[in-house]
Amino acid sequence: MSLYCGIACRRKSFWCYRLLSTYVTKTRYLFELKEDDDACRKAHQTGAFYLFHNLAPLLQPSEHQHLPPQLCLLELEKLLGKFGQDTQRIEDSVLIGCSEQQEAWFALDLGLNSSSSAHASLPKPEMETELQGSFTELRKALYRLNVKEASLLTTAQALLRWHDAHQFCSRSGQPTKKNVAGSKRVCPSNKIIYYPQMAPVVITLVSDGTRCLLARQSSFPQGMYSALAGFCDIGETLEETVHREVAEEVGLEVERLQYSASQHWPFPNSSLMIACHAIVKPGQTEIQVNLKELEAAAWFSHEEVLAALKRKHPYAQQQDGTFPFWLPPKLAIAHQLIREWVENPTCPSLPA
Ligand SMILES: NC(=O)c1ccc[n+]([C@@H]2O[C@H](COP(=O)([O-])OP(=O)(O)OC[C@H]3O[C@@H](n4cnc5c(N)ncnc54)[C@H](O)[C@@H]3O)[C@@H](O)[C@H]2O)c1
Ligand SMILES: [Mg+2]
Repeated sequence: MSLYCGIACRRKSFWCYRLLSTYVTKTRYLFELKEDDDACRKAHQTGAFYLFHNLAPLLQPSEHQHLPPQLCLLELEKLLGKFGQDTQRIEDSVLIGCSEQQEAWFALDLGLNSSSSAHASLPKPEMETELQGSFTELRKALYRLNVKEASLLTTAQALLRWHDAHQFCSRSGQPTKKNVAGSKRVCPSNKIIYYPQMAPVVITLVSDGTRCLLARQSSFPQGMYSALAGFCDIGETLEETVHREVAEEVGLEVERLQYSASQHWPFPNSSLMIACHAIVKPGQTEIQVNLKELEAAAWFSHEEVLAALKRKHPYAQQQDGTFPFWLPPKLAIAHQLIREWVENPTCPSLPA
């Protein structure tokens, strides 16, 4: 689908109408909904709503998978009515995207019970029965969803969490007011605007040319190893964060940094994961683990990593009670970094 832009652009001596791509049209529509409360309220009428309860998305079992159902406005109003709620509650929803046909998508949490919220948490079991689904912890839900739905729900959760945690102005102490789309909050007394935030995190796969360095924190599931990750300190460039984190966590220096990709990560708070490859400085391969940050770190061979990627049920306990070495799931950017290295160990960010 594409639309003709109403604005004509002058080229040489004639007017031509620029054809806007579906993507540009969609982007402009979302921009309008974020800027204009009335337009966003209007979009509720034709939009679709994803439901959450205390930050857990609603999933319904379908044939071989689980799907997050979309409710139209009428269905949502009926549901709210059944639970004795005012339709005003719909204004708590946040805009999370739209379809190519400009059907706006919203997320609404009916289970948050923060002290500042004017609305009570609705009873989870009764809602689940009514909706024939279950509110599932997002980390677990991610494994049951396709990439598009997973991305939509992680955005939704991050935005809902941010609103829940930023209901007061840090300067005046007064309650802040969300715009209809949920792209910002404003303090009515001093007009300070608060925007949803993400913390930048660098994740680096360090290699010595033949092996890669993986580490685990005690909070990781048993047996799982990942690439080194760390939050950017204020004032740092990404490159400085990579050098500092690798030095802090495993006592090594790296060079030849290569950017790979980035990912929004909602756990435990919103982070922007920036993924890189790096090579350890020649002759510096002896790891000194910082035990305040990590439980263990080690060099893994190409064969070991390849075998771990192929493992079907990685987290199953073995007969001797130990857990096999396994790697983060496909949806995590760490998985992508490791896969790139396996495919091209000498120059990972280039196609093999
Ligand atoms: N998607 C992925 O593939 C993937 C893989 C690994 C890690 N991660 C994420 O990366 C994040 C950072 O990794 P890490 O835990 O190794 O970081 P880290 O090595 O910087 O250590 C965490 C510590 O940093 C401090 N810190 C500094 N700034 C912080 C901030 N803005 N928020 C929270 N703590 C801050 C805290 O003391 C915290 O305990 C984690 O939240 C983790 O979920 C994602
Ligand atoms: Mg770390």
